[in-house]
Amino acid sequence: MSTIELAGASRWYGNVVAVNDVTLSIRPGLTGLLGPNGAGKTTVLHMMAGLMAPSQGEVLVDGRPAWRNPAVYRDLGLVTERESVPGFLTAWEFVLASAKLHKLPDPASAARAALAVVELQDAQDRRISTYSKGMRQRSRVAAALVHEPSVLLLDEPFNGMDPRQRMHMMELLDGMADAGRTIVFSSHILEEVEQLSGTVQVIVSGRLAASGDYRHIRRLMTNRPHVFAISSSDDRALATALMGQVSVSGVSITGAGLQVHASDYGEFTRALAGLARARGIRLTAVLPSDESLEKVFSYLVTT
Ligand SMILES: Nc1ncnc2c1ncn2[C@@H]1O[C@H](COP(=O)(O)OP(=O)(O)OP(=O)(O)O)[C@@H](O)[C@H]1O
Repeated sequence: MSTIELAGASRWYGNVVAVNDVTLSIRPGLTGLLGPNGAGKTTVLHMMAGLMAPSQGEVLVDGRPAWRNPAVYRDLGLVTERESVPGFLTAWEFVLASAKLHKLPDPASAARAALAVVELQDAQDRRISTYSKGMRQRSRVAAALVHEPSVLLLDEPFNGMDPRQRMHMMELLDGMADAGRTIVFSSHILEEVEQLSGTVQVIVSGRLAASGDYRHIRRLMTNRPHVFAISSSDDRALATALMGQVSVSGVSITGAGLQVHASDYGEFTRALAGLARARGIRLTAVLPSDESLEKVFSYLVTT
């Protein structure tokens, strides 16, 4: 059972501050590190893996600094973001090579066990180049856990996977977490962590913006104010009708239609159609105008 602690950890590259004074604690189980591209997730994972020193503060695995600490490396596996697998090898050869690199006493049985965890035994003698994206990713997970580390770090493991592959991988990670491992994975897509039973840590612009379970984070993101660009057959009449809605906090008439600020996404979109219909107004466009992921995440840091 391992824990990971970041205490006031910062990391900068020249004058780019990638991670800014992050304090968090990760316990055994499954943790998702969520944030938009460039938020600092890879940097956090690399500091946890001891590949990179914090510029300031501490990154501890079981109370020991991760940086330059072979004892930590022996108990930790990292699946990096880049999908660099030697396609000419079979999964068996690939995972066995990893077991030998770790100088395990019985590399063959360790490789067998790791391939069984990721459920690749049946395909283990095929070249990796013939695998699906999900299978390739599982072969990399097997190579990272062949030495049975208590900590497994995965950088964007679901990238490019279809929903079925994603669910399978999530189940695998869940199973490993249930077995007492400390598993941390990064993602930039909120929906990817939907099935996650554990904790989500949200990183935005290098800072810890929120943490909690998936539902808590989802609520934080959907309860924020939304802006819609709307056009209709009668913008003025629609504006007047919208002003009376509880979920609407502001309406302005622009050259291109209406700009509406609403506090509750679901309630507003449900009310809008009925309200227009009742007044004989035809809606020609309803566009959420602030839906970029960065906006959604940055809402969390500004509140
Ligand atoms: N070696 C480097 N030199 C300079 N800047 C870097 C370097 N590595 C990362 N950065 C910058 O640090 C910030 C955080 O990068 P990081 O890769 O940790 O983010 P991320 O959340 O993992 O993003 P992504 O999902 O896009 O990989 C970004 O602004 C990035 O451009």
